[in-house]
Amino acid sequence: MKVAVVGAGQVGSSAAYALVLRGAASEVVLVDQDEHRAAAHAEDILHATPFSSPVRVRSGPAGAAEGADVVVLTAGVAQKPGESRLDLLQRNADVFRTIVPQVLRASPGAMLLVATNPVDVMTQVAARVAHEVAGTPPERVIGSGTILDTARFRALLGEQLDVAPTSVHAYVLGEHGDSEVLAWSSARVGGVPLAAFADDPRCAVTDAVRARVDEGVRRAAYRIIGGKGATWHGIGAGLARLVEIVRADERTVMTVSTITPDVEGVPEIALSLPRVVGAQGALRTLAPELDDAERAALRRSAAILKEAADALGV
Ligand SMILES: NC(=O)C1=CN([C@@H]2O[C@H](COP(=O)(O)OP(=O)(O)OC[C@H]3O[C@@H](n4cnc5c(N)ncnc54)[C@H](O)[C@@H]3O)[C@@H](O)[C@H]2O)C=CC1
Ligand SMILES: CC(=O)C(=O)O
Repeated sequence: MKVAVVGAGQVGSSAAYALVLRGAASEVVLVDQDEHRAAAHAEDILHATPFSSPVRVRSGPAGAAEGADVVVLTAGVAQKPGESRLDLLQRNADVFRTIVPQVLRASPGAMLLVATNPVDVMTQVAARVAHEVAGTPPERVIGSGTILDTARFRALLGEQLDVAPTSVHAYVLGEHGDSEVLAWSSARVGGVPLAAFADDPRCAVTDAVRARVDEGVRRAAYRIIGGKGATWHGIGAGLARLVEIVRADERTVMTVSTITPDVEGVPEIALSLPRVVGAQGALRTLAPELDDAERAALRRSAAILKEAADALGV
């Protein structure tokens, strides 16, 4: 599997490093307008291959994406302290209108994995451009969406319940951003509803615990950006995991963002719902059980994204 990572900044280099550590690709090409940065990351990451897996790692111009099975899009600007993800929209949409045609001319059959923020609207931009340039179907343009928020939710619940996060099945839906929805009512641990699992007072999920976990998930990016300027390890691992799922046609359920015909009455909007992901992309969308408040919050999240997408004209 050849993977081109476009945008060799913190997220792109972290994704490339995770791809190497997981052995999720046979070849990784880093592309960036800053050729020196891309070359330096490629050289550094190559030196990890003898400790992990024999991946070919190099850098190059957009044309070096030729023959890529997957293109990971992480190019653009990131949030500065105090900025929301949606504040980045116009600048990053301009970047995508340049780079998506370039990489698809080199590799017209590639699947696109989008991480650049605001990731839901950027997925919609990428899907629109990819369809125009290469006829790419929407299910092959996948935004990382809330995979990171879902990971944060599972990690915090795992800590609270003293169970491995991999045994926690709990999803964050909607926007990867301020309006995201933690789906508490469908959360399960090993098939057991959260309320039943947490009836032991030592791991009770009280209102105070819910508020703490909600804040821990929803404000994570702001906290981390305040502390070290950006986030990259979590999303880097998540992007590598997505490539692995595609490579092995795993049919794993992930909360990725793709254009969805109808979300609680809001038409044609990219946001995250649990979806079955395989070699051909996002194959099927699941509808988790939600209570009335969660359903209303999902509708609000979809409406916020719709407004942003409409303002951009996508
Ligand atoms: N989806 C998610 O869960 C997450 C998304 N992000 C987003 O990922 C994006 C990248 O973040 P960082 O890596 O921290 O930023 P960064 O500034 O470190 O890297 C961005 C890279 O994009 C390159 N770039 C910009 N315009 C380009 C163009 N036209 N062609 C080629 N390369 C270009 C820059 O030279 C730079 O190397 C941001 O939008 C950020 O908000 C960050 C963390 C999590
Ligand atoms: C920056 C970002 O989107 C995140 O860490 O969630």
